[in-house]
Amino acid sequence: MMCLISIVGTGRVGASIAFLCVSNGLDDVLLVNTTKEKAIGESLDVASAIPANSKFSIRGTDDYSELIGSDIVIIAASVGIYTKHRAENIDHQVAMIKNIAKKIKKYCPSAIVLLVSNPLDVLTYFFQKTTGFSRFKVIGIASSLDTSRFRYYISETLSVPQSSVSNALVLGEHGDSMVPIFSGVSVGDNPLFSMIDSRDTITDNVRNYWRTLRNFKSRSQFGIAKNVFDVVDAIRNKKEISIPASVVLDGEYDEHDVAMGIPVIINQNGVSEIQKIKLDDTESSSLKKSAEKIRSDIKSVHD
Ligand SMILES: NC(=O)c1ccc[n+]([C@@H]2O[C@H](COP(=O)([O-])OP(=O)(O)OC[C@H]3O[C@@H](n4cnc5c(N)ncnc54)[C@H](O)[C@@H]3O)[C@@H](O)[C@H]2O)c1
Repeated sequence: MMCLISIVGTGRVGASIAFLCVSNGLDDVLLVNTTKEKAIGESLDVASAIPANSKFSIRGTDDYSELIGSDIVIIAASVGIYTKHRAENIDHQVAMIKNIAKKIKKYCPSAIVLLVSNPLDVLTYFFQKTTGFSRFKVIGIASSLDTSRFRYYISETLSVPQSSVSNALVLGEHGDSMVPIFSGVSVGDNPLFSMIDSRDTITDNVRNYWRTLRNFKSRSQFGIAKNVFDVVDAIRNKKEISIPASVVLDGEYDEHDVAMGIPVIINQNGVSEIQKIKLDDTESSSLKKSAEKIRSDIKSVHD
């Protein structure tokens, strides 16, 4: 069955996601951007990556009514660039997400929605509250990217290939309070804790990855694009994947009324299960603090 994947916000990240969907022949893709020229320009560029044997197409618009029929909507829109932390433009970003949420509810109320825009957990929360969509169909994608960065730093620190690192996971906020979960990680046959003295350096490096990257490049795009693509691919191709992602919580991990990164299983219907994993005391208390940080950001928003 043919599907429509729509991407709202077609800057660096949105266009990179579109490129992966189109070049892998996933589905028809619609790009929606407030600046019509940007949406059309990116669609023309990405259209050259459609494989010759593909039956799918891509188009760009500024007209939200074209979202009708979308099965998956990815939101990568942004009204500004943060420089110090991801919640810098929180009021503007929340106003933007509420506006987009109302349009998605109007034009494609059955879609599975993947959020990418920052501050990720706060926007996932407000999108779900504004639409009233099932919390299992509103998924913030970021902790899987943070997990890729965690795995990268473990591998760099120990000079081992990433393929030998198992069960790396980052939970909590997509922000400075994110919590790398060291206790379950193994490298080859050994627990990570038997190979490092402290978790502090790796934790700082993972939290500051975006700042390090910005010393050399204006903003990230490819890592998040691949992590989003993997989720779209799982939904479309009926695969089941286990990743950390941001979901509005209703008692899981003893948290209510907040969205944050927790381990989930995603299948063709969205989140099929929130997984409960064992954490050590340090991780549990850091995760609680991370939830509190997100909750306080949510409360700080001025309408
Ligand atoms: N989740 C993650 O791990 C992760 C990683 C990287 C970037 N991000 C976030 O993704 C977002 C996009 O980043 P980027 O570098 O592509 O930004 P960008 O500035 O290059 O692109 C944003 C685009 O959104 C458009 N836009 C603004 N408001 C819109 C609206 N209401 N409807 C449709 N389009 C709208 C802008 O015109 C622009 O083209 C940012 O919030 C960024 O912080 C998240």
